[in-house]
Amino acid sequence: MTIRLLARAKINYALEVLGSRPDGYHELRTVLQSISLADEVAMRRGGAGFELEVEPAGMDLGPPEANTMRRAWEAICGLAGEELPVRVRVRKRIPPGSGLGGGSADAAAVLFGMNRIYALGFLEEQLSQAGARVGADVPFCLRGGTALGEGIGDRLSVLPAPPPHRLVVVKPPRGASTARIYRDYDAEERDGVESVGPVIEALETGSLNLLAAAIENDLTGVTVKRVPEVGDLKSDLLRAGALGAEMSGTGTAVYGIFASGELARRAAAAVRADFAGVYEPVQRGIERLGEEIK
Ligand SMILES: C[C@](O)(CO)[C@H](O)COP(=O)(O)OP(=O)(O)OC[C@H]1O[C@@H](n2ccc(N)nc2=O)[C@H](O)[C@@H]1O
Ligand SMILES: Nc1ncnc2c1ncn2[C@@H]1O[C@H](COP(=O)(O)OP(=O)(O)OP(=O)(O)O)[C@@H](O)[C@H]1O
Repeated sequence: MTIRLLARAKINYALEVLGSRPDGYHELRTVLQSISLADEVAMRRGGAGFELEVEPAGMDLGPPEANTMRRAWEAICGLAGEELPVRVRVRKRIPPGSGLGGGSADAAAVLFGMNRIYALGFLEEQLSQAGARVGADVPFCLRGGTALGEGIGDRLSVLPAPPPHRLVVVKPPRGASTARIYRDYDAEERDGVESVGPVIEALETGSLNLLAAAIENDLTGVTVKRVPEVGDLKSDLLRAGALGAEMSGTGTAVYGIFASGELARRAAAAVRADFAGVYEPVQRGIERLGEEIK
């Protein structure tokens, strides 16, 4: 059996770092949103253990044993109590090291796909628990939509969907390591601002202007110190007419909020960036493109 899935990227409309924990992770409050940017993941039963083909070929996703898809596969085989061979092909569209949750989205797709192609019958909650050990964003990527993330970002509550809008997502050539940005944050004077409350209020009222004014990320300052282009891209988006602009996650991707596709397309063309595209919020994390029984 073969399955083809879309694994959606995420952005953070708000991110507050509350403090660090003894295990090195950080307590957060964050508002997460799935967006239409996605990797494509095809999975087929068979092969020798876990086989992965990445497109475009030669794209650097780090050491194979640390790949989030392999770790997700190991996690679900652990749950199932047996090694279930699979061939996976991923077409990467979500830029790595961008704070758009690409690795977590791929891991969520592998959990979802394995559950289907082997008819394992695990509940989303079980997949989610296994996924949280692979990456803090995996439970959100499995569920998708709009959510408040607490704990390390993996304790989720559903929030109202935002009013329709377009997102221009841009990224400079340099990425940022999630762990390094959190370490930098610890070494800094902290001046976090309350952003989750205002973003939730904006979602509840359904006002795009309020949402755009409320977006905020406690980690932007530390990432900008390391990668100043992030600050430049934020200003560029605002100059190009964004109602609001902010960095996603630990960066280095930045998104701008626009009321219409036309305005967004013009801004995306005007901003000079390594990666630039127009996307929109979506209500699912994993989308099924097709399934074949063979
Ligand atoms: C920035 C966010 O994307 C917000 O949505 C997430 O906090 C990051 O999630 P993620 O990439 O899935 O993160 P993981 O792969 O679980 O963690 C990578 C590293 O980031 C740091 N990390 C991550 C999440 C968190 N709440 N606190 C942390 O300090 C830890 O050093 C960890 O070893
Ligand atoms: N399936 C994968 N896709 C992308 N990167 C992966 C994957 N598996 C492991 N990695 C490694 O993880 C690093 C971070 O990739 P990822 O795309 O998840 O970053 P990110 O968008 O910053 O994540 P987040 O928003 O969750 O912090 C990559 O540079 C790569 O070395």
